[in-house]
Amino acid sequence: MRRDHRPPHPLLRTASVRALEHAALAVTGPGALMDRAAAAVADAAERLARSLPAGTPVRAFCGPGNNGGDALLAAMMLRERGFDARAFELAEACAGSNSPADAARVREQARRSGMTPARIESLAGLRELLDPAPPAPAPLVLDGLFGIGLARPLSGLAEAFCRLVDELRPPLVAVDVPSGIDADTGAIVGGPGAAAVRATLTVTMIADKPGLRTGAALDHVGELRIEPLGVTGARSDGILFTRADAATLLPGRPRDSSKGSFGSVLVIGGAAGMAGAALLAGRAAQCSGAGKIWIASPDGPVFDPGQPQLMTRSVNAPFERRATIVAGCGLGADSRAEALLARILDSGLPMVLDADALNLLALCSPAGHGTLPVLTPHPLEAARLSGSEVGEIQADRIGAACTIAETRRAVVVLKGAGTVVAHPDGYWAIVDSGGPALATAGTGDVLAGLIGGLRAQGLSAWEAALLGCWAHGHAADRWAAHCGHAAGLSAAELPELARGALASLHFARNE
Ligand SMILES: NC(=O)C1=CN([C@@H]2O[C@H](COP(=O)(O)OP(=O)(O)OC[C@H]3O[C@@H](n4cnc5c(N)ncnc54)[C@H](OP(=O)(O)O)[C@@H]3O)[C@@H](O)[C@H]2O)[C@H](O)CC1
Ligand SMILES: [K+]
Repeated sequence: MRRDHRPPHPLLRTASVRALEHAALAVTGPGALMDRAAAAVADAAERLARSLPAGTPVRAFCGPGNNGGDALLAAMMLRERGFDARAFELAEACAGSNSPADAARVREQARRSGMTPARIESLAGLRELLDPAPPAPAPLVLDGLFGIGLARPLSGLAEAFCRLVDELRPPLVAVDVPSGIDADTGAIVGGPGAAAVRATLTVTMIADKPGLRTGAALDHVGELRIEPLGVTGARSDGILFTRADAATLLPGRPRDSSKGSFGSVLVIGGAAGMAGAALLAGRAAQCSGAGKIWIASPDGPVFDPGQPQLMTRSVNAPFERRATIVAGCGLGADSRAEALLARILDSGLPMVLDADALNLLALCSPAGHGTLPVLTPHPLEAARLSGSEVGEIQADRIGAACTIAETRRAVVVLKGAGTVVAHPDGYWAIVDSGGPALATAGTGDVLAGLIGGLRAQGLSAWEAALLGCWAHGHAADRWAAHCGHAAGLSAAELPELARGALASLHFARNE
């Protein structure tokens, strides 16, 4: 996909990380990797401490495995560097003695201990691992409970620790993975109501991980720092699609060109009461750089006085044979819409299917449609397409997107925190842009139009999906950064913001 020599940003699942660890340990011998990991955590904690009051102590909380080992060693290093560093093992929490009575006792003791910053340390069952030191101000916390070995929801002391961290919100460095987060999926192990640590900063070892880049994890990872530990040869399971990747896909704009050089888009949607959805898609296709845009609504012409260049067309007219179709935005779900979708699927034209078209498609048996379509479901539409529930989609966003891509023979854009783009041949990417500013009506119509417009300019379905998602997300990120808040963006502003995001890539090409 990438059109320059630089390798893409790899994302490794835990199985791949373990394989790399195993190979590296055979060479470096026991302890070397942990030394490097601990030093990376200590360095990150020291950097973070510079922004905290002088004398801020460090408190490491250690689980039973190597994640705990990393944190303990880091605490010892920080003590050698002059910090008031202590380390605690949540022995009971990790030995499986997590009876509900234990957990209730712990919570009651924690509650009775009052609101002092040291309350975390007052958790009953903590066994101090290093020599005690005098009490000090609110601590900088190292989360060394669990990393890639997390196998079940946090409970007992570990859960109580998480809940306290959630209340007190201390500055916190998560070792490798915020405890409670699944490093492969980004979901909280045990589901949305289960416990997971919210970190200020996560220092992840050996390679970036998909479960740090999508889903619930995005509210838990904080700033992410990747520490390779000198381990090379990472064979990526997927990639993070970054600005540098997007810059390599930006369509060229030769001087000797005309509007016919940049393709045409036919937006099919905008039924009565939902005309705006089609207009948003049409405007976005325009802002992506497409040459000509038509809008065809089942309920007659939908004219956009604000953008008079968007042409209207009857849905009964034959499809323009070189058009890229963007269907579903406000299409409706009646028999006319069903008949239109059947004509669209039979056309074999490049297409982007969104919203109502996806819900109708979910009722059709999977079948190939000529050129690879792009489907742009949000989690509920994805659940319908795969006959599952939203909770199952969000519990494994990458797996869900890949399954739909394979069964529907399509490029699938699973929207949401950390948009996942999956190819039917099994490879996938997480888009490194986008945020809660996009959680408002109409932004999906804009995304469909952007992807359709880029497809019309000659990008493959995979490339158009990735670049469209990146521009869509980056536009919202720039808007939110400029406003200092992520609420209030309107979908009507988004096409021109996305045009700006694409234009900014022109400069990124030479970075
Ligand atoms: N191996 C290396 O040289 C390096 C490892 N790194 C760090 O190590 C961790 C991975 O360490 P690991 O020991 O494999 O796993 P964890 O420390 O994440 O988990 C420890 C054990 O905890 C048990 N477990 C799992 N879930 C729970 C839970 N909810 N409650 C209680 N206990 C739980 C589980 O054992 P069980 O037998 O009980 O299932 C885990 O094995 C990695 O994340 C890095 O931090 C270095 O960074 C790189 C070198
Ligand atoms: K951790």
